[in-house]
Amino acid sequence: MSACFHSIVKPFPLFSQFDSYRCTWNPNLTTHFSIQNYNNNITRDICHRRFNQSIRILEHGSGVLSPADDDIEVPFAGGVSDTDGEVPDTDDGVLQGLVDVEEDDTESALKDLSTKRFAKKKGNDEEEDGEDSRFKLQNGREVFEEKAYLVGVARKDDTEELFSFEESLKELAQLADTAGLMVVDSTYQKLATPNPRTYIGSGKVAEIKTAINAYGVETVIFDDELSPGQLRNLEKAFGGNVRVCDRTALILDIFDQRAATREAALQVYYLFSSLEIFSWTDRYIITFQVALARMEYQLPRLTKMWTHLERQSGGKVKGMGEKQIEVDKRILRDQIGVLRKELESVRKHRKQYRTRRLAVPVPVVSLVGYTNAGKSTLLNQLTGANVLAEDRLFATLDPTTRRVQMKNGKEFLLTDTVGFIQKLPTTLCSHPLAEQQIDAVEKVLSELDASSIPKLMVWNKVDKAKNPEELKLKAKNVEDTICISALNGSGLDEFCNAVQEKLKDTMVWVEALVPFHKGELLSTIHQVGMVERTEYTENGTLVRAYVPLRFARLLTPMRQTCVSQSPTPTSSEEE
Ligand SMILES: Nc1nc2c(ncn2[C@@H]2O[C@H](COP(=O)(O)OP(=O)(O)OP(=O)(O)O)[C@@H](O)[C@H]2O)c(=O)[nH]1
Ligand SMILES: [Mg+2]
Repeated sequence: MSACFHSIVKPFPLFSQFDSYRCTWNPNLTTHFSIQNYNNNITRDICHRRFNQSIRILEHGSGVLSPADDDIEVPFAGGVSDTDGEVPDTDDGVLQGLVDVEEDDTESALKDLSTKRFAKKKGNDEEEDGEDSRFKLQNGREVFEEKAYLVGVARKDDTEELFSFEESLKELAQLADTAGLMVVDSTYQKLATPNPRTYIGSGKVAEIKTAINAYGVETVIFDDELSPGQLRNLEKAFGGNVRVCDRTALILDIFDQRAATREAALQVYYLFSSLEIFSWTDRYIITFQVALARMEYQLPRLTKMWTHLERQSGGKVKGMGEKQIEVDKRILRDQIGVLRKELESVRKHRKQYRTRRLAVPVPVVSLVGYTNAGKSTLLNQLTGANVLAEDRLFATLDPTTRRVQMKNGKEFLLTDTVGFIQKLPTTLCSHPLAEQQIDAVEKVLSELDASSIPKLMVWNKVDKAKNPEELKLKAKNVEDTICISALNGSGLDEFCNAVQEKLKDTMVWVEALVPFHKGELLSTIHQVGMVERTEYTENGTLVRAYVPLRFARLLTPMRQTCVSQSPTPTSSEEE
């Protein structure tokens, strides 16, 4: 498991035109930077901890849109050895125990995965005339399937982490597969402290080099943070055209391959870059500024980029050298130009968004959770949307919002989001570390300044649980928790009702006399609020309801001077 993590912000996910001439996996065309101090910890939390068991719903307190928008896209804005001697095993009983007990399983699982894939691919290669069969279609682009070798590190302090390095390495294999790489083998090493030059020890470097030659490995992926210096030294040590990257670069590449919109790119930046900004929208802008600043910093320092292994359809493997660097510099300059424009457009958008959300306040509910938890499936079930939902990591990279019309006529907007980056693939309801996962979710949400937003915990895939009834019963005893199956639809009514109840927490109690000629206003109150009573009087309709705060302000002229007590006064009423 990664004990020390660095974030790498890739400039190019922001540029759609980039895709037109770059089509392969290219993790090293990145700007490396370390998120410092507390940001690093926060990012580690997001990236290292697992969220897959729960889908979180959180209401964007300020995220309200005009219901006039029908189709709303809301920018939310192997071989295993441990013989390098970095840690004497006997010194670390816990770690030793962990490895002793689990390494066989992990090792064989990983070997299984890689060997099967490799054997399959190898067989295919032979059948289909070697290298050409390694081109494959991915997300509409033809990519060259490189051979990847994975490296994990068991750190002494892993014992304090919630999740083990073995699980992390398994997930890395999944990520590599998602990125279109062919995992041929993997290894790990136990370390007390990383080697400052090469992260792993020299013996392990030599072992990997042997594997590289044996398998014809093109990419070595580390499950841990590597400094730019370590990356360079490892590349030198491995020699030839072998590229070295780490988990973050891999994840960013998946996002880059799959993200179709600027909003998705923004989400990537949001997840990976500084979390020091307090409002969601401001965060985007700062992110753009940071990305721009880093790219401008990177330009004169550009020395090497990994474009030499890229192949486009019918193309050839490019050569490395000065020429390539010039090309990369030009690309980066273009990107800086585009980013400046993007920044302007995001600023403009924010202004418009703020104006719009003041108009008619349909509440926005966001689905937040681990990748593969079933967020998109839930959105599809509730709204009839056709968002891609599949059994793979990061199926969704484009935030999508659809209107949910409840049986009682009420509405809210439901936003599907990018799954949290986590270390493990999971099976909901059956994971032994479920409680730790939930704790981790709580922690990260609070660090994201989301603790003040009303939340509802959803345990999805209840149909997969050994004993669904028992689980439902358990959920009933946990506050703000419901069990659903997004797949077969069970519990969805309860879900909607629970959302409505939660939304109430963000509303204020009003009594307003709505003149008869303002019929539209009345229907909006019914649509976005929770009407307790209506009375027809001589001067109009007297409505008693909970409505979103902003909407209450619109009703100010019609509010009754003699306001009766709300049945259950809410704190937000005092805002
Ligand atoms: N058995 C079962 N499978 C489910 C349920 N909900 C979703 N799935 C499956 O889980 C897989 C992932 O579902 P998605 O909806 O794509 O998950 P997601 O949370 O949107 O994932 P990302 O977009 O990667 O973050 C799909 O194969 C779904 O069919 C459920 O309630 N029960
Ligand atoms: Mg999804």
